[in-house]
Amino acid sequence: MRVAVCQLNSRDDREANLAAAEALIDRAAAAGADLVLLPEYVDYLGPGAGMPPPESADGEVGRFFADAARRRGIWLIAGSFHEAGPDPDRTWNTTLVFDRAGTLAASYRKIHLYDVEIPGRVSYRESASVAPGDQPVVVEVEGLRVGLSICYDLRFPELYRQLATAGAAQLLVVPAAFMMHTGRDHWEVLLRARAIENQCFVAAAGQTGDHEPGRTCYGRSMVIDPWGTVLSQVPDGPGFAVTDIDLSCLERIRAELPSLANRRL
Ligand SMILES: NC(=O)CCC(=O)C(=O)O
Repeated sequence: MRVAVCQLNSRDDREANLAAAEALIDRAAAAGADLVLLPEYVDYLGPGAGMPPPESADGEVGRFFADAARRRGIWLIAGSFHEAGPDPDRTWNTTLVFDRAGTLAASYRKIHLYDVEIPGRVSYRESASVAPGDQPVVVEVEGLRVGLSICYDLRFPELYRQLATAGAAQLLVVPAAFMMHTGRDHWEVLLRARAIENQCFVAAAGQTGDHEPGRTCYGRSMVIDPWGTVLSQVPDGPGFAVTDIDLSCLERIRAELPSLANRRL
């Protein structure tokens, strides 16, 4: 299974964001990707006041990604988008997964919301405009079991342990808009830790660069193997990287160093 992680600079123009995503999907598909991963908030990353009305999974944004998957015959994990929910004041932050025919195979709503106040650096209260999900999700992609998560979820190892054990995930995906301030110290360390402790591949696709109002994302999208080795990484700025996922590597590591099987709690 060839996996592509796409790194984007989504901003406050939904049409331009979707066009940029489609251009990268095209390039990744041309590079032979079977499964393409986009970043968090791929549809809109800008001031709340300018956001287009949120939609359900079968709205314009969902149909756009379904069509993108079908036309290229790829699996698409469409980062995340602002999904309309029952609360008129709060959306869900939702990942949609489409199969090669463009059929919705799974969706996941971000469970852990980014409510952080680091004086003078980061001030963010995602829960003011987003409602949390409550269901871990694993989806089977042609024999590969893929555990879904979004950005700040990365700091909660119990979610990934559940995906890897109860869900038997082999690949953990992390669409993200990780902040520059925290990302430079924590992003790679956390991703590699999740890979090592769960003996899973990890694919993480981030937003990169500046976004209004005054937010800078770290980027450094990457794919990591179950040993914790970074197999590929996207340089700064929009772009993508493709990596072949070889499950025999996961099986060998789990057999030689069976820490997942040896757990006692
Ligand atoms: N969009 C997010 O969830 C940001 C998470 C982040 O930057 C972090 O440090 O955690």
